[in-house]
Amino acid sequence: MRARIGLIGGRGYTGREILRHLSQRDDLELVVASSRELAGQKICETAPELETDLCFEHVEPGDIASFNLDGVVLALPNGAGAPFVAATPDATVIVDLSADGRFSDDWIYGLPEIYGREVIRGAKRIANPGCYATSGQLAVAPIREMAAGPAHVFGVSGYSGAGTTPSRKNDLAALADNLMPYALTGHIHEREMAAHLGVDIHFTPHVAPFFSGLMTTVHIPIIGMSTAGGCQDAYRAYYENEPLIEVVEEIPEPAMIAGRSGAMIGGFGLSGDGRHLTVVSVLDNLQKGAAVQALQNLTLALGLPEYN
Ligand SMILES: NC(=O)C1=CN([C@@H]2O[C@H](COP(=O)(O)OP(=O)(O)OC[C@H]3O[C@@H](n4cnc5c(N)ncnc54)[C@H](OP(=O)(O)O)[C@@H]3O)[C@@H](O)[C@H]2O)C=CC1
Ligand SMILES: CC(=O)N[C@@H](CCC(=O)OP(=O)(O)O)C(=O)O
Repeated sequence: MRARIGLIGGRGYTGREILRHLSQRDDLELVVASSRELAGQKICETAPELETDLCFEHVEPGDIASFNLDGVVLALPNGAGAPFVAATPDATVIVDLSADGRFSDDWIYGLPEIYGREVIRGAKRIANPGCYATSGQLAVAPIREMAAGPAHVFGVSGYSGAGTTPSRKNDLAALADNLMPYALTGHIHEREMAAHLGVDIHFTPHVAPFFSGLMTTVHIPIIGMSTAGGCQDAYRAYYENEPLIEVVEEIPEPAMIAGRSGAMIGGFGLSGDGRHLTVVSVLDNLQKGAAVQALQNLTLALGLPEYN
């Protein structure tokens, strides 16, 4: 029996990647994919790897129950998913890529490598973490007990992070030979990282002219570590059984991970007095930062083998 899956927001960058990942799963069947703009167009014209005769549909929230879905992925802008959530039967698993459920007790925050898989297994409402927030938390989590002050997270994302709605952050002319800082205080991922990690975070995002890939350079004041090698060992031990997380000695760069499923963490610069650790984490914002993590959450919740 294949699980029946719906995708609301199939035209966008993350929706496109969800379609690609669904094509690699024999145990998940795409039943419906929504797009208002592409309604009536064959899905396989957008995602040729997916063997389906289905067309994109303009799905209204009230239609959801009629598809008899086991799981639905919401790949919609922040705030747009609420009517779909309200109309989805309680027994259907929802994985929401937006930030809407990430601070709610009614939703499970699905970052398996840090917060575990038990909370996701059998859950019905799962908030998929943000892309910078995933990268930053992966870089801080192994050392969070030793944090002696706020961690500073310097983030750089490819412009696909800004979605398909035209803005200066995905305007290739404005980005050419450029790097664009934005949201210097109060970015939602700053609050997200701090709330879930229990560590004070100062986060500064930047968008770069490459399409996908994301880097967080994280500076953490710490106590209790005396060598960079010891820090690296602590990260290796923390992620020992995690196939998607690679701990490396060298400084990772976004191009090393673009298009790939996992994350790389490395660098491990420890100041001479042992009180400041700098770690670099990279992932693809559309993969581990969005679609791969959504597939992990969806499959765990449905009791299927986890994506990796
Ligand atoms: N891009 C990234 O790197 C990441 C994005 N996210 C989050 O994932 C979500 C999707 O992002 P992304 O794919 O980049 O966004 P896009 O702008 O690329 O796509 C948005 C999608 O939502 C649909 N849509 C927009 N408004 C509505 C609406 N009111 N009702 C129904 N459908 C609507 C659009 O299709 P149509 O207009 O054709 O209906 C389109 O499929 C966002 O919440 C984003 O913050 C999370 C992690 C990383
Ligand atoms: C480059 C760029 O604009 N990136 C987006 C992050 C995308 C994302 O992850 O948004 P969520 O908070 O919904 O997860 C931003 O900073 O808003």
